[in-house]
Amino acid sequence: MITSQELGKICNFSDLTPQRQIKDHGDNGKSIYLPGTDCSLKTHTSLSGFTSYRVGGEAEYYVSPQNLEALKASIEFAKENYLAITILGAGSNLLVSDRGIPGLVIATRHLRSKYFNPDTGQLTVSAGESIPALAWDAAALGWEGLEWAVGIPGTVGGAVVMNAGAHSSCIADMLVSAQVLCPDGTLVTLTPEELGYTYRSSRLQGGKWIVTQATLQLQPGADPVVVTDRTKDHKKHRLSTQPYSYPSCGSVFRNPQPYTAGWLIEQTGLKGYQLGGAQVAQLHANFIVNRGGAKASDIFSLIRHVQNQVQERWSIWLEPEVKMLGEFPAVF
Ligand SMILES: Cc1cc2nc3c(=O)[nH]c(=O)nc-3n(C[C@H](O)[C@H](O)[C@H](O)COP(=O)(O)OP(=O)(O)OC[C@H]3O[C@@H](n4cnc5c(N)ncnc54)[C@H](O)[C@@H]3O)c2cc1C
Ligand SMILES: NC(=O)C1=CN([C@@H]2O[C@H](COP(=O)(O)OP(=O)(O)OC[C@H]3O[C@@H](n4cnc5c(N)ncnc54)[C@H](OP(=O)(O)O)[C@@H]3O)[C@@H](O)[C@H]2O)C=CC1
Ligand SMILES: C=C(O[C@H]1[C@H](O)[C@@H](CO)O[C@H](OP(=O)(O)OP(=O)(O)OC[C@H]2O[C@@H](n3ccc(=O)[nH]c3=O)[C@H](O)[C@@H]2O)[C@@H]1NC(C)=O)C(=O)O
Repeated sequence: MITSQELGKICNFSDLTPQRQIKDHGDNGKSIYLPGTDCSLKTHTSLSGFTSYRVGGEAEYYVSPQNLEALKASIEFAKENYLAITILGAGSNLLVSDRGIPGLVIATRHLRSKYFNPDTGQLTVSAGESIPALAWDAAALGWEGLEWAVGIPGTVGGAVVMNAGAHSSCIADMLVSAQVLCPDGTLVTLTPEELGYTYRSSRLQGGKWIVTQATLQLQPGADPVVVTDRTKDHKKHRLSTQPYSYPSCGSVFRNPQPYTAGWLIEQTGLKGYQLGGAQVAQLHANFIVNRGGAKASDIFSLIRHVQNQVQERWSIWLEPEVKMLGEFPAVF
């Protein structure tokens, strides 16, 4: 097995070529067949439909491979054409720039497979499987452990990278291992220790590896009705405390212990504050929602406004949980 030290030497996917503007290929929406696969890339693909915020410009090239061979072929295409690679899951924790993303955007949400192993209580899933759907599946089988994941509209890959969590549980608590693809094409199996998990963070956030599969430890043998009821309770609690009727990315900021971002923002008087189509949600102040027609720049400006106001009032700089992709006016 490859060591963590060796892994550190492998370059990032995003380093394959420096950041540059999107090229006008004059071939909008053209398909490019990847030889030896059943997969095609598309040029100039709008990303707004692939993010929960429903904003963002185009990917210069976009592909959503359905298997490892197509994923590897997509990476080869990027290498041959000196394109930077950006990875997308379900796009539920992302703010994509209105100017789009140069290079190749690879969505992993069509990498699908799942296996609940009754002998070990382990669930082995491909990166593209939906985390809330798995929570409902596990509950129906009477397997405990994923009840918290309901209502998180992301994929397994995104959850492993973000260390998604709720109700005092998170992916790191139950991850046995993650399979990742390195830029040199090797597949490596990493333990949670190697992934350096902390609250809503992991070493995977550097863009170094693509998560292809994960194995989670669950506890089989419970009453499916009881587990399903607990899952339903979590969903009900969410729907009453978080705004699900407008597009969002979930919590915009990490909680700055010992405070919560929602409380700080509400106490700063920002609930309901609106810039363009972006608004600090009335129901939960750590959600910025798209009230209709928002641009990524509206959301970005509102994030900055909230940070500045909270800094002024509390001397605390809120760190974003949401990942910014593409070009924005300044670095956080
Ligand atoms: C209504 C709502 C509620 C939410 N509630 C919660 C919550 O309770 N708890 C919580 O933790 N989050 C929550 N979120 C945020 C979000 O759903 C999670 O962070 C989720 O895990 C992101 O998964 P994704 O597949 O959408 O990843 P994306 O948003 O697509 O990507 C997130 C990051 O992971 C990277 N990435 C994605 N897939 C891969 C992969 N296969 N390999 C390598 N890198 C990858 C991306 O490059 C990006 O940096 C919520 C979001 C919404 C919209
Ligand atoms: N505000 C935003 O930006 C966004 C919000 N969302 C919201 O996030 C929420 C995620 O909710 P969540 O329920 O966790 O996931 P979803 O409603 O997305 O459902 C995920 C999967 O679980 C299944 N499922 C849902 N409810 C049950 C149930 N009671 N029993 C068995 N299976 C069930 C669904 O099946 P089936 O398809 O048959 O219903 C689906 O396959 C949704 O309310 C969605 O609208 C999603 C994206 C963006
Ligand atoms: C939605 C996300 O995760 C959520 C996760 O769903 C929930 C449930 O476990 O707990 C975290 O929210 P949270 O800390 O805001 O939890 P909540 O229970 O809603 O609020 C915490 C405290 O803040 C207060 N609060 C919240 C919102 C608000 O507008 N005003 C306010 O004062 C609440 O009264 C409560 O005392 C996660 N957020 C972070 C940044 O850790 C996400 O990461 O995207």
